[in-house]
Amino acid sequence: MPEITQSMHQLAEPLWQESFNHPFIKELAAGNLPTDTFRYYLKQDRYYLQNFGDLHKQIADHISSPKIKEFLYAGAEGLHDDEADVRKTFFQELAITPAEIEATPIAPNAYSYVSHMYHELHEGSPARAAAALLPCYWLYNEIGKKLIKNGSPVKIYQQFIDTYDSDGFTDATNEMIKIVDELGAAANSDEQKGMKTAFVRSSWFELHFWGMAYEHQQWA
Ligand SMILES: Cc1ncc(CN)c(N)n1
Repeated sequence: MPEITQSMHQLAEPLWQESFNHPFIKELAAGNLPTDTFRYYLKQDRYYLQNFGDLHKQIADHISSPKIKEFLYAGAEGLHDDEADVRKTFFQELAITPAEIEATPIAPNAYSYVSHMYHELHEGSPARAAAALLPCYWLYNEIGKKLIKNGSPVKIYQQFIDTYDSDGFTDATNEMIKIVDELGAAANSDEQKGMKTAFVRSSWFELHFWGMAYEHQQWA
């Protein structure tokens, strides 16, 4: 039997290809992504990452394996990689102030993505919620590995690429894949189906996160 993450990856492949080819990613690599678009992305992603951390903690609270708990609690503290520190630098470099953050409404796709993850935990199960978190690691790691080959001429975009190609982020991704495989092996077939659906839906939201930023999506 193949590991559950292999079939998840296969199911989400068309969505991931669209992410790889999204103009946001292409322009970030080429260095001509408008700074305003990257600023928009960072402000929405701040909301996403805050909830992403919180979800790690909430999922860990529901899981009995000490090893998985340990990984998830560390993830909640942002201890697996330096994404949080890099983001702080970006906010400083781009002069994104607390007042600006306060004044920025959460955009539809960021809101829906986060709601989806909480739904998977509270209406589904810890295993489904863990599956919903996985594309956040895995897709970004694959993007980092693809983009590192040519890099970006813009310093801040290069730092973005470096973060997701880093050893720390790669190790965390591989660990999260193992966790989802472990949870998948313990799940019955209905729950496995739910885990796959959660993964594909998160992949859909990941794709539309680029679109949201690229189009500066608003509610009205
Ligand atoms: C929406 C999203 N997905 C994933 C990542 C990578 N942690 C992120 N920063 N933002």
